[in-house]
Amino acid sequence: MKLIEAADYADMSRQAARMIIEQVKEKPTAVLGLATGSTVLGVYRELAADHRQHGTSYRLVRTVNLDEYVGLGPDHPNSYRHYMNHHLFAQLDIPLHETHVPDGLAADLGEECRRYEQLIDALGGIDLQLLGIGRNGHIGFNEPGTPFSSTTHVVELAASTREANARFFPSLDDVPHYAITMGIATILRSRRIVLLASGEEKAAALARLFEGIVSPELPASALHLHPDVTIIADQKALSLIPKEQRQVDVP
Ligand SMILES: O=P(O)(O)OC[C@H]1O[C@](O)(CO)[C@@H](O)[C@@H]1O
Repeated sequence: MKLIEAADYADMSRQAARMIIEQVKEKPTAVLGLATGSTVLGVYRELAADHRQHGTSYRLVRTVNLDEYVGLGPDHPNSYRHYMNHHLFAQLDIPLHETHVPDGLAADLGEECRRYEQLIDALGGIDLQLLGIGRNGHIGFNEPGTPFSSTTHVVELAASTREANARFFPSLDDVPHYAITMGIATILRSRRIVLLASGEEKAAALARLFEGIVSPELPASALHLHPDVTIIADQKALSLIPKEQRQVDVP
């Protein structure tokens, strides 16, 4: 696991965008695994600016998103499909039909999970998966206790996750209780993983990750089992990790 220390949110966003742009230049047909939430917004702004200014093309790129709320469709302002279309896809030259987000309105959610898992395989697997981290250490919507062997599945959201995400909704009651998420095994099948963390509210989760304990109680700790993970974190997110522990490769 490699750590890149970023000065702040803007620096973290620039460095992550640089890695994605390099991935797309190296393999124009790359499959990008994408995340939603606040952390990655700066990365998407950087990708959009780079596309406008330097013309990096996403014409042949395919994308798969980590997760979607159950019950929210593409037209719902809080759905992750809506978020992705608005914040990223509309800003690039990527064909919309090559972008994939789980269908939160599927009549048969179990079937939708199986379809999504097969889709990722049919695309040839994920070249680079971008991740944020929840305050409780979740990745995607894999809450504490999720088995590392999990594939795409329906999850009941932890109360803390619903509260953390309530800021995007009119009220806490409007936050869905269920979501579809790639599982931990799905995420670990990606060839390369880049996890971003910014701000003090992520410091405790990151400090636990750096303790090196591998346990489903901290879903992000599954990343210790992957051979190619880069963490890009800003100084506030790293604030609970002593400086001398930051340089070493954690096991
Ligand atoms: O970046 P945020 O909004 O803190 O969210 C952290 C993570 O939790 C999720 O919102 C759950 O899906 C991810 O999309 C995100 O990467």
